[in-house]
Amino acid sequence: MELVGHACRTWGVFQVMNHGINTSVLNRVESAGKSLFSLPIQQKLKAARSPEGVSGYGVARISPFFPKLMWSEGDVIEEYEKEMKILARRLMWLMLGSLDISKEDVKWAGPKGDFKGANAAVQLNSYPACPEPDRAMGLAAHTDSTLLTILYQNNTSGLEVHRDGYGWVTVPPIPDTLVVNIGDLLHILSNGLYPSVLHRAMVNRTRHRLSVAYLYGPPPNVQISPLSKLVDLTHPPLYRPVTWTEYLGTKAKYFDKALSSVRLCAFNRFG
Ligand SMILES: O=C(O)CCC(=O)C(=O)O
Ligand SMILES: [Fe+2]
Repeated sequence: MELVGHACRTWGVFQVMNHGINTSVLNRVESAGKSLFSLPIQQKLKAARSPEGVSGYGVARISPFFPKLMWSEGDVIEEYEKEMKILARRLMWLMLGSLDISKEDVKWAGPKGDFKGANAAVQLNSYPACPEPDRAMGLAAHTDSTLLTILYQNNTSGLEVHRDGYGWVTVPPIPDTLVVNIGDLLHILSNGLYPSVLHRAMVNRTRHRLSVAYLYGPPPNVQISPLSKLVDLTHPPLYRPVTWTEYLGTKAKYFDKALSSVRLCAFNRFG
């Protein structure tokens, strides 16, 4: 737990092994993703996402939130979602536990602490090989509008996280290992103790890269604000309460200024 806390405070990202997700589920999701993306374009366009739509085939959105399955691709995605949900809950308590937060401190987690109304979405990202990777963008730098994101990347590197003083750092793919990153809402909940890590995906010169992001968030209309246990006179709340729904709207409008737009500035008169 200490190591998780340290990783959350410093990098806002860590990799998790022995996570309990069956290798065969990971492999099958990867091949389901591959076969979907390798369908002829005409076929994929039949499932095109409308401009206002929430699911379907399309270019990546920076602040994705799909309340439904992205593809009706059958069992493996459903199975993946089910397993990820269990892992996400465990990770939440591990991360919150390292801040000394327990079930009683998070009312919306429910009496059993199972985050019953939590919302999540699976997003498949496809990055075709690019002969001139420096001239192309995979996924532009962003933070996730989630509590946390669990990312499976096939064995092709591309994910980079940013940390002041270090610059962009590659998160190497390790077999059977998942990347966990803090999203903006956990950043708010932790009153800024856990940074939502800025990250991006680069394209690969010779290899097709695929990643599967499990985007985990709270019930859409619950007010998320710094946990009262982390707030006192010397640590005033840094953010105002915001629902996930509201935050996604803010993110769509202000993108990288979203987090600062919900920041309280009473103690930042010169900022
Ligand atoms: O493909 C990756 O490694 C990153 C994906 C990502 O950041 C996202 O889906 O939010
Ligand atoms: Fe992301």
